[in-house]
Amino acid sequence: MGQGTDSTTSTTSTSTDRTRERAREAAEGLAYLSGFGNEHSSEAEPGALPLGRNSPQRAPLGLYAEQLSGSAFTEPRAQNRRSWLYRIRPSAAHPRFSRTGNGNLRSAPFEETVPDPNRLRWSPLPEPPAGTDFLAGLWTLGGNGDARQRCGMAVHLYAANTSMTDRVFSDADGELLIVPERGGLLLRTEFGLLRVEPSQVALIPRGVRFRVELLEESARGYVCENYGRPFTLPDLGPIGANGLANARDFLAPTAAYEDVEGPVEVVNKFCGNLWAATYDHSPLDVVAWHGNHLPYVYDLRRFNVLGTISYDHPDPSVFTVLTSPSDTPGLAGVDFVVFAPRWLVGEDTFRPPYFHRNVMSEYMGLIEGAYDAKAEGFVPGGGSLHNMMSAHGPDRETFERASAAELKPQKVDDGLAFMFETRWPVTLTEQAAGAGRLQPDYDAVWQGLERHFPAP
Ligand SMILES: O=C(O)Cc1cc(O)ccc1O
Ligand SMILES: [Fe+2]
Repeated sequence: MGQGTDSTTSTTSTSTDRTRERAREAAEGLAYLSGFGNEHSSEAEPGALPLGRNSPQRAPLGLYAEQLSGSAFTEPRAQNRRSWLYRIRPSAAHPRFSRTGNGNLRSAPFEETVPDPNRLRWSPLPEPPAGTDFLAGLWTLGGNGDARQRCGMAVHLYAANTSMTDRVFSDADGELLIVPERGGLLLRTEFGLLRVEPSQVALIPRGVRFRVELLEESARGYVCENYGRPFTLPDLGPIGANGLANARDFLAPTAAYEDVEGPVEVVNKFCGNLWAATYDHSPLDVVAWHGNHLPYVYDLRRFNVLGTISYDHPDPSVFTVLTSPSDTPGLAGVDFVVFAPRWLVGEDTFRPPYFHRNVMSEYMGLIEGAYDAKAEGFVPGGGSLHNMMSAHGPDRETFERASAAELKPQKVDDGLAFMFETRWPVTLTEQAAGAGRLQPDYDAVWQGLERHFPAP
């Protein structure tokens, strides 16, 4: 089935409402393919997918065959990623790209400020001006590494109040892990449609073109841009063959294409800058595909949370959903970690996250509710950064409450927090370091922690 698209660029409320209505209809009852890292295949028209070869002399239905490589051709099979796309026009049929404004988007290397050892916390982004779409609404907090070297990561926030119309985006610099906090999104991708709601996450692989449409009046959330090796599931070691994020809960789209002639702006993020070209057709014109370089959605509520059933608070690595490995075993470029509802039963244990200093750097965000190490100030849509070796942990109120709490089994189910934990310090953009949203008094949450050790 083809997808329709709005042929007008108007942002009047009527066309916005119409686009939203259409997005909602399209997002109903989507068919997905289940499994992580699988070789999937899908065709939106019968017979569109060639059998027995990738590149027949003439591809079926007059389509063009094209490979999209997410790994070097020669990487080991377990890490090799590529997809074959059968499309109305080859991607190569496009005019020249020209630089366009980067808006509030920034990239690694991050050199606008010096890395800051302070504990930092931000309030949520303000409402963006009317007519802001997902791409225009991206706002970079900071990151590390170097997009040109394909290493490191960036933390972005987004706030949008209109759908992308007549434009699509792709990121050559890395994959995008989208973590909605407010408002559902319909992602129209080259591989088909994905619906992602708060408490779910979506991943758009490097180079895959997509358009973001809003299912509600506004949308807000977080994005981890991963310049490094693609996110994969963590090894489970002694946990065994099941648990944490289960592979079958990752859902890839089924093929759906746009057969649209007319101007479409294609914006490409390349080595830190945005480049745009106006195509005379929609590049979301893939009628069939097969491969493993694929977008997906995952519902964080499906995460199988493991924790202590004896004593002590385990390290949060037990909450790892996805990891981007580095060349050093066990050392992630970035881990995506979720603090999902769970029971706390530890005996003679300080149950909330402990005081600590970490060689890794921790950016945390909140999707809903509250987080068990912070009594207040850490709010949905906000975030905190505890860079390499910065001392942090429960705030005073949490420490006092948890030290005195009766240790009966307790369900923590009033929030959904996450962490992007990365091997290198996160250097802030100027806008994040200077923002009025940076809470000036964050250190105060650890003030007044009394001395209890007896005086000499
Ligand atoms: O709140 C944090 O700082 C994140 C975190 C959570 C936890 O359960 C243990 C260590 C840790 O860094
Ligand atoms: Fe921490």
